[in-house]
Amino acid sequence: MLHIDKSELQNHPTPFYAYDLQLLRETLLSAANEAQKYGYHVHYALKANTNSPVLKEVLNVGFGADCVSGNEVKKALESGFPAGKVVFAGVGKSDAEINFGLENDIFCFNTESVHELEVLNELAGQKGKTARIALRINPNVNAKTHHYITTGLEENKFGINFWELPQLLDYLPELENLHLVGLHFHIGSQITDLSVFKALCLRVNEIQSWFLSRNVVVEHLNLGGGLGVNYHEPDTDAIPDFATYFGIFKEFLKPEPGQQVHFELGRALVAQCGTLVSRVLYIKKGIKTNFIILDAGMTELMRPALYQAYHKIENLSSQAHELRYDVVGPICESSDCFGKAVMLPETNRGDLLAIRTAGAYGEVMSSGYNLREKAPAFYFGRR
Ligand SMILES: Cc1ncc(COP(=O)(O)O)c(C=O)c1O
Ligand SMILES: N[C@@H](CCCC[NH3+])C(=O)O
Repeated sequence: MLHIDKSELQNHPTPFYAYDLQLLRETLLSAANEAQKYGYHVHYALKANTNSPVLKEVLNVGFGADCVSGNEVKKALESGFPAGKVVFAGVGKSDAEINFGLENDIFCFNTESVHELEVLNELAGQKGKTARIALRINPNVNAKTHHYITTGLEENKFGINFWELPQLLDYLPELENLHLVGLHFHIGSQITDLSVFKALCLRVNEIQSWFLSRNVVVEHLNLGGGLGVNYHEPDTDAIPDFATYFGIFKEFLKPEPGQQVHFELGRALVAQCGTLVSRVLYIKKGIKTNFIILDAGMTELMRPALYQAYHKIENLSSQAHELRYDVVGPICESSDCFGKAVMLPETNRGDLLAIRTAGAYGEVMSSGYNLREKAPAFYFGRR
């Protein structure tokens, strides 16, 4: 449940992001408790939301940080995440970003290609360091999610394909500045069909057996993130079912004795605590539909335009009878639309609208297109 009182939202200039830190804490605690039952380690995927008050709450439950750029590594370290709990993934790490990770002795580089391994080896050698690496392996498991956010199929750019591994294992000893510590998998995001995670476990068990048959035992398995959230029912389903999620891994994943199991959750931890709040500028009557024109647009929340993603929209100011509207933003793009044929109470200029479940991949993906100013963030439920 969102713990923000509607009246608290009235006095801020719109559009803005509202974060419910109380809900965030409850979500993080639930995830931490369920992971702890099996001794699992969670790294928070910073890409979902990098706001300092959010990171502070994540730190409080002891999670590590999963980063995909040098600046995310920097932000994680500056925010207080210990270097020993920072992992760095990404298909295109620049030399400067790799060097920054090396200088700070981060826990692990999740590497995505043979070429990257060669560059990392060379850069580590120049510094007289040994880089700890995990191989991100593409398990070819279908995440059954939007094709733009599927990452674990052979056609995707992510990870090293299984068929490349025999040659890679023969070659790895030559890359003497690398120390293989983990196997990494991440098959996609907003996964709501949890049987997908069972399929992932079974595939990882097979891949691990292959490594064992070649006498390679790594310190950890990293199963990535991807747990989805309920965009349709943000209040009744405010905290994802972490018990079932981690339970699947407990039941089906077969780690070796002493082998750690890591996760990289982003969306599931922060999506429901964020709301984009916007004011109605105009009501425009169309031939077939009425438009609500908001002062927020795809520049503040890109997900509907980019993935045709659904976000629940609520009118916080009106309880009148319901009408059908297309809810759009002010940006000069036809895709700047938050929802088509949405039933909302009769809406007027000045009404406040809430676009829910915007805590993950919302503010971080905002842009300055049309020279828009960045929408501010306000935090509720601070301790
Ligand atoms: C490698 C990696 N790890 C973790 C995540 C976090 O995913 P999610 O926010 O779906 O939990 C992503 C994003 O999809 C990713 O690419
Ligand atoms: N940005 C995406 C998810 C991509 C996750 C990162 N690999 C979203 O808004 O749903």
